[in-house]
Amino acid sequence: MTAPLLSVEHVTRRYGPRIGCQDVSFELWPGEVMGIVGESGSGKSTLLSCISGQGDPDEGRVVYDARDLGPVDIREMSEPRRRMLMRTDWAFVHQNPRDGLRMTVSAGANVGERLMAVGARNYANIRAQATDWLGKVEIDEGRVDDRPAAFSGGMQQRLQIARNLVTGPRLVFMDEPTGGLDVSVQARLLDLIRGLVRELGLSAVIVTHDLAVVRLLADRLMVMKDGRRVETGLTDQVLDDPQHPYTQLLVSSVLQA
Ligand SMILES: Nc1ncnc2c1ncn2[C@@H]1O[C@H](COP(=O)(O)OP(=O)(O)OP(=O)(O)O)[C@@H](O)[C@H]1O
Repeated sequence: MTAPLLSVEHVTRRYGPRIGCQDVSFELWPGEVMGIVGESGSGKSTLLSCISGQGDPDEGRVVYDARDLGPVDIREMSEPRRRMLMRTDWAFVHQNPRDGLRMTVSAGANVGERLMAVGARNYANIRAQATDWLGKVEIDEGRVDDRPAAFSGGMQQRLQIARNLVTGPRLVFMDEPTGGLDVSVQARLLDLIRGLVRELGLSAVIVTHDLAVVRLLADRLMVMKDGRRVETGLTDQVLDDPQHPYTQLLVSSVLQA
């Protein structure tokens, strides 16, 4: 029996008197995609930051099944080890590609510098791998020396994905990966993400307010309201037969839109 890749145990985060998220627990299994949905202010981003090691929970813990160490509380890791984990085994795709890219260096360098951060030194190999990854995310290889500022929003997002996946992570966190893009661009990006997740056998946690995104990408779904988990289950089950009144409202409001 394999262990969960990530165990989130009773995570609570407060901002002064305000609740960011409260007593949230779930397990993510290898190769599984978990979607977290809820309206604005329901605590999705707060939870994602706590479980991805970017923010510290006030209570609870997050245990990761590290390749070399086995299950380890991420807050008990040394800072250099945690940083290394975030550069190698983990990836984080931000809603705004500007938060995940270096806008002042070329597309090739954006991908290549992640490889250098994990020890790659051979320039020709780095460039070849970077170019290969541009192809995988459907960016013309002739654009390898262009800066991301010269790319469309959809291309920037695809470049951010290449930069994140080039080091072969096992676990990818995504915060509204298709937010702010045109509908047709979103559809293409979702297809690409779905293909990569399957091909690479990635585990992922995807935060979104868009139920179409989780319908397409997530195996399991967690619905949040006021910082708490109100419902969880297989995606199709939750969306087709929501049990909690809040989920019913969420699903019916999309159907009416
Ligand atoms: N830096 C902060 N300082 C104070 N309160 C915060 C901060 N960040 C979030 N909150 C509060 O925590 C709660 C959860 O917010 P959070 O941003 O996690 O929700 P969300 O579901 O991600 O919303 P959105 O979809 O709009 O990003 C909200 O009440 C919010 O006002």
